[in-house]
Amino acid sequence: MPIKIPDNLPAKEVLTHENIFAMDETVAYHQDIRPLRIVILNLMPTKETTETQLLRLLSNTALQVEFVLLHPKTHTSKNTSPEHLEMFYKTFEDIRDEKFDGMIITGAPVEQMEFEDVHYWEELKEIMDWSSDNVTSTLHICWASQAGLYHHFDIPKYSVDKKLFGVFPHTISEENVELLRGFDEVFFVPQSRHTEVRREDIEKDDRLIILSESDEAGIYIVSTKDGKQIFVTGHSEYDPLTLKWEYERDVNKGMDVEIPRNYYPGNDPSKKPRITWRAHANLLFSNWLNYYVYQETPYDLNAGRELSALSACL
Ligand SMILES: CC(=O)SCCNC(=O)CCNC(=O)[C@H](O)C(C)(C)COP(=O)(O)OP(=O)(O)OC[C@H]1O[C@@H](n2cnc3c(N)ncnc32)[C@H](O)[C@@H]1OP(=O)(O)O
Ligand SMILES: N[C@@H](CCO)C(=O)O
Repeated sequence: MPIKIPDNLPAKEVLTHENIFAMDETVAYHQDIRPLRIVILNLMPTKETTETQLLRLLSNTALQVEFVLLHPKTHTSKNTSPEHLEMFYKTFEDIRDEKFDGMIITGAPVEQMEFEDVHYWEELKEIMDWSSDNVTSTLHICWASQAGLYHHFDIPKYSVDKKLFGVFPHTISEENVELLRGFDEVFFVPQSRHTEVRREDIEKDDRLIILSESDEAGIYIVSTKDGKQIFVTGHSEYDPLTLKWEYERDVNKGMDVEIPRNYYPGNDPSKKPRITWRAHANLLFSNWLNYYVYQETPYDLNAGRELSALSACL
């Protein structure tokens, strides 16, 4: 089903070539159903790549989605042009009086710093506090999952001995959870990080549930019991060649980096990587959109959460 994408956003051309169903605004406004409003706080330096990755996954459901892209006002981006930000992005100030059905906060390559040393930490804390009252469900990815668990629940992150880098088998830790509906018993997820959160810290807080983890890669998904906040430590949204690109980038920098695990056939970087996580990535995002956003959000976002759910009005 359709996702509404501005005509000149670079993601549109890529996704159109992939036969993704994108709808223009005039057609969208003639449909009776209300589009879901999703705000994406994009903290990645490679913003255009991340836009495409997330929109690809958000477009794969029966729901109409419109989105707002946010970047932190208190950080000057080195890798994304001011023109791109000016044309497609808003800042928190622009939307703080609005309500949204869903929010995604992306990863960022700042995981080896203390949270407090990140330029936009104060702004991010304010946005995360705002999301608790103004967004039906918020999905935090990779570094944002650590930032959210730390800010909302005081859960620390720890450095790992060597970069967790590759595609790892993960399992379900909690049965009958809508977010994992349709998942296989074992499924694969790209991980690419130097830090982790730990089971023993999360278990101490009875507002949180661990939904999925991995023997090799540790905690994967944590949720609040009400599903309003979801923390995903891996990168299911990564493109087929993202890990290859990160690997080659680091090799070219002369860094002592290991070959991403379970990625190249025969562990041979000259071979084409094998993609084993795409189905689960699509299911994760469509389950989130359907069960945590669409089914839970009020039809009239501004009238209060107690009003009947959107699904009941359709
Ligand atoms: C754990 C996770 O969440 S993984 C997700 C993050 N993964 C990725 O971003 C993968 C793709 N990124 C990359 O490969 C690299 O970051 C590159 C190639 C784009 C840039 O590399 P470099 O310029 O060598 O790295 P550098 O350390 O200078 O900057 C990386 C980013 O961190 C930012 N940064 C550095 N210090 C700080 C700080 N104190 N506070 C906030 N941001 C900071 C930089 O500004 C830059 O982001 P920007 O483009 O949005 O401004
Ligand atoms: N995925 C990131 C990890 C660093 O935060 C990278 O390799 O760029």
